Amino acid sequence: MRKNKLEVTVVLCLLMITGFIYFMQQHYWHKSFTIDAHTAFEINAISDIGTATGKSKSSYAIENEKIILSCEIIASDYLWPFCELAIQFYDFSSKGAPFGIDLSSFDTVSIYAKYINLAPHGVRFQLRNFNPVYSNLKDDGTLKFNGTEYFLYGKNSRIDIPLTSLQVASWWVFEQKLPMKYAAPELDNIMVLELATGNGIKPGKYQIELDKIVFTGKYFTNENVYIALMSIWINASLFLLLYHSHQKREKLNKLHTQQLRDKVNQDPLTGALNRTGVNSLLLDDIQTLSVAFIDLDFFKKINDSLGHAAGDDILCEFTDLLSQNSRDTDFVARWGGEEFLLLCPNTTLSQMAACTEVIRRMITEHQWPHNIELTASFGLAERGNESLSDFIARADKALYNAKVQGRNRVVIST
Ligand SMILES: Nc1nc2c(ncn2[C@@H]2O[C@H](COP(=O)(O)OP(=O)(O)OP(=O)(O)O)[C@@H](O)[C@H]2O)c(=O)[nH]1
Repeated sequence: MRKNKLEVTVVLCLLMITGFIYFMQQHYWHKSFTIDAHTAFEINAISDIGTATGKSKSSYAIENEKIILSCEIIASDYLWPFCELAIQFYDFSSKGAPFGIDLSSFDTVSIYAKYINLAPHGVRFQLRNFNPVYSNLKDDGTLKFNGTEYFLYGKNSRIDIPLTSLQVASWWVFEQKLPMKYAAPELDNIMVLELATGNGIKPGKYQIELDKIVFTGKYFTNENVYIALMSIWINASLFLLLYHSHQKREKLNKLHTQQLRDKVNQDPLTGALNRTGVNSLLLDDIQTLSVAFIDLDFFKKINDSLGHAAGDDILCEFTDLLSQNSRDTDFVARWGGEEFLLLCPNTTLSQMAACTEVIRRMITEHQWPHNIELTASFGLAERGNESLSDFIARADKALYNAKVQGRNRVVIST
């Protein structure tokens, strides 16, 4: 359960982050850019009178917070008469670096405009882009025509145009002799926005009332948001993978270290503690500590009659017997060939005597392999104000006395 806690937390955090980002992207991370009568950009009224043969006239005025384009279309040799409002994002008289505004990150343009007192008429909307590949500041005809044309209805003045539906005028691509790769709309460096009368407009007087033009979009494209979310999920997964492999390595290292330590402290045959193991025990802090120095009697005979391997089996079985009949807090150690120690913390000498007497009897009654009869001698000591080696030497001396007195007995060190 604890193992999965990190994964659950990470996944919950990711779900929360994903939900938050998705919600913000849908409802809040929106931006807009508005052009209205208060705009700081320069407004110009233009007409075909600026061409070689055109005669139409245009002017603009600000009335009631609206921009009013007044237009008189006059028939002439010029085939495509027009009037237009031009909002300039670049000051062509400045001779500054050719930077307009970047509208490529917006999705939609909403135009609030209408012909005053007239039935629906066509309107051209154009965003003129500068690109040094094909544009030249001295000739505004080289600014790319990204545009569309639609009908303006008298009452319903608003129209929403997705910027993806803008097209580059094909006559312009043809006239500029541009390769096809430049025939697609470009909105990243718009120098002029134009709102003009539509194609085929008849001679006469017209007025267009422009309330505002609003570009709307998202701060981040959906595509970028999805890529960001994906990279968050991928990074979190990588983090979890790395974290787990690191944890696994740590665990293995610990296990190996522990195994190495165990190996150093363990007797390889019986698995009991060896001398190094006994010396590494923190026995100095134990108030009452007793030890039994145990030696199997006439073990040489077993080796001689049954072989060394059988002797080994007996040593292992003897270790098991000692371990099973001692407490979890006691320590069983193999001190030498057939010599063992039973170290019992918090045990007085008399308790030790009672306990070892039981074990001694158990050894004599145990069913040993090959039906051998086995006995052991015990030397006991309780630790006084002495070193560990002096303490064990006293028990060894008591064991010697047990052997001298005839074996198969418990002798207590005085
Ligand atoms: N199988 C086996 N025998 C061992 C091992 N270590 C020591 N021995 C044998 O243990 C025997 C010890 O013999 P002795 O020291 O003479 O003592 P004993 O025959 O037990 O006689 P007492 O101790 O006097 O009762 C020797 O034959 C050793 O070879 C071991 O790891 N495996």
